[in-house]
Amino acid sequence: MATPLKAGGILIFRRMKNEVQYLLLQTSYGEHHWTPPKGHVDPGEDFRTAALRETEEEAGLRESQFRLFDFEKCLKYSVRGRAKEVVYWLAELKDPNTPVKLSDEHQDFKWLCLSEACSYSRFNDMQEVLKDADEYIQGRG
Ligand SMILES: Nc1ncnc2c1ncn2[C@@H]1O[C@H](COP(=O)(O)OP(=O)(O)OP(=O)(O)OP(=O)(O)OC[C@H]2O[C@@H](n3cnc4c(N)ncnc43)[C@H](O)[C@@H]2O)[C@@H](O)[C@H]1O
Repeated sequence: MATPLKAGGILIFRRMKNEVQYLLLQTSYGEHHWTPPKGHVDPGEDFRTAALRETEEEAGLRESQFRLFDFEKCLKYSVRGRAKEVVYWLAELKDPNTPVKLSDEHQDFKWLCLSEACSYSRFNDMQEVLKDADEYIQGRG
């Protein structure tokens, strides 16, 4: 059996006027679907290193600009017949006005509240991650 495709990503949120908003990016290819910044784990990398690298490449956000939490979720789904595992971490942008800088891989981004992020994301497992993240954030106050 083929080894699963591996990817890492970061679900980044910011607090804007007391509202928690999640960052989703829209791909410039394929179905133009929306996900948090994420991408394939390169040879020699672990999931977390890939998540941080991809977040910088795809959103222009560096680790020093956000606070990572002890929150980690793994999604498992199939892409064109091949198993894929994506591990997401949760992070808060320290300065909510930090600009997002997209690469060619994405054509748009949005900061969305929980219900909007769930409707943009479409996938049930990603919606569960968003809801779990929201509970985690509310629980921390
Ligand atoms: N259709 C395409 N046309 C041209 N170039 C393409 C392409 N797809 C990928 N590429 C190339 O691949 C590169 C991406 O590399 P990376 O940026 O390194 O990797 P990725 O985010 O993991 O890729 P992808 O967008 O494919 O992943 P996702 O799992 O969201 O999405 C993969 C599939 O899984 C679906 N999916 C996403 N999340 C899901 C979930 N939670 N559950 C079920 N399905 C999900 C998506 O709808 C999508 O169909 C791009 O630079 C581009 O060049």
